[in-house]
Amino acid sequence: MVSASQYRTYNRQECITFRKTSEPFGGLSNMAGGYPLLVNGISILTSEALYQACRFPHLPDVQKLIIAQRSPMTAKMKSKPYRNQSRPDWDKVRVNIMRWCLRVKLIQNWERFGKLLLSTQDKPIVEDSPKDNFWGAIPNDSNQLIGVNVLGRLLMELRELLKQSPDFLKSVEPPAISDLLLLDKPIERLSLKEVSIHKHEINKSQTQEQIGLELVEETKLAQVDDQNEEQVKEDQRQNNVIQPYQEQKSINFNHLPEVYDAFYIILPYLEQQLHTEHTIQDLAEIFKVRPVQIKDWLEQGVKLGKIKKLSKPVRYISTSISKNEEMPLLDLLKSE
Ligand SMILES: Nc1c(N[C@@H]2O[C@H](COP(=O)(O)O)[C@@H](O)[C@H]2O)[nH]c(=O)[nH]c1=O
Repeated sequence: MVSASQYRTYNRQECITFRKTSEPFGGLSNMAGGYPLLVNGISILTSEALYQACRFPHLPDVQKLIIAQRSPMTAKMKSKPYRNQSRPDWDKVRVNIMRWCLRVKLIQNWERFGKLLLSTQDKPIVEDSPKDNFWGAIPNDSNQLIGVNVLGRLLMELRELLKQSPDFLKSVEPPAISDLLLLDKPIERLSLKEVSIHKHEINKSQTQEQIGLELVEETKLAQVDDQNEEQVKEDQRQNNVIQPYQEQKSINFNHLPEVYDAFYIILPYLEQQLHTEHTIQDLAEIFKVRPVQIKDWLEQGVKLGKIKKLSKPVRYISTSISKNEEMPLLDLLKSE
């Protein structure tokens, strides 16, 4: 059950809404074609198919069936008979999985999806749905839409990150969720550079239409994977990557932000890194943003009492290591 406080009322004329993928902002829908994905070297036509496949890490054949569909709606329909076999924690993890799917959609369609997101300026984004007031909001007779609008809120979160910290989005870690498998393999980190290499490789041998239907042959990607692996190792040697997030009870990554300021979006990630002491420079490298940006976020965290500044040399650490508390100012989906 979602608590009543999570529901929002939007005035249609003030919002960017989308219902059909053919509408001007239809590309924001997970059902929209033209935003192909490649995860673990596997081609997936839409974020909807990726999201639905994530229900079934333990049923690779069902994942294959979902991924093989040409239409995102059919992908969703194919998952329906198996819904009661979704991973047992699905309701707890689905928001975070959707957040990750949207990041994958952006990193792999940087120009097209990025442009579309930014063209919504700073208006509320709302999925106009006839019956789903969880992911979207349902219209009423007063030209309003009412719902939790999780998808719209995740898109607004992503838009703010794109505006304020685009570099943060240029690599995508798998979410901190156990058993996140695609066809039996753990989901890998993605980076903008690797994505373009992969796409180049695929385009050489297959049309975009074809890759939607079949799995990319491992051999075609082997050479690229070797290069990527080397690069990842090098990044790790230089401590230059955000390490895969560990599951930690004290941080709820399933939150939805109320305030669409990149600071509040980054804060849980920052706090997680600060379970051990870090300098500004360390954090700038980890998050791939300028040190002044990190300094600004750290100062905000210190003011909120979430981060403690240590001296000689200057280092920072999270104050919530032992308190096991949730973040203030973030609107958490407690019931999720
Ligand atoms: N747009 C749209 C839908 N909504 C989409 O379905 C996804 C959630 O799936 P689930 O959690 O399995 O209910 C999410 O991407 C949401 O935006 N559902 C539809 O049946 N038809 C539609 O036209």
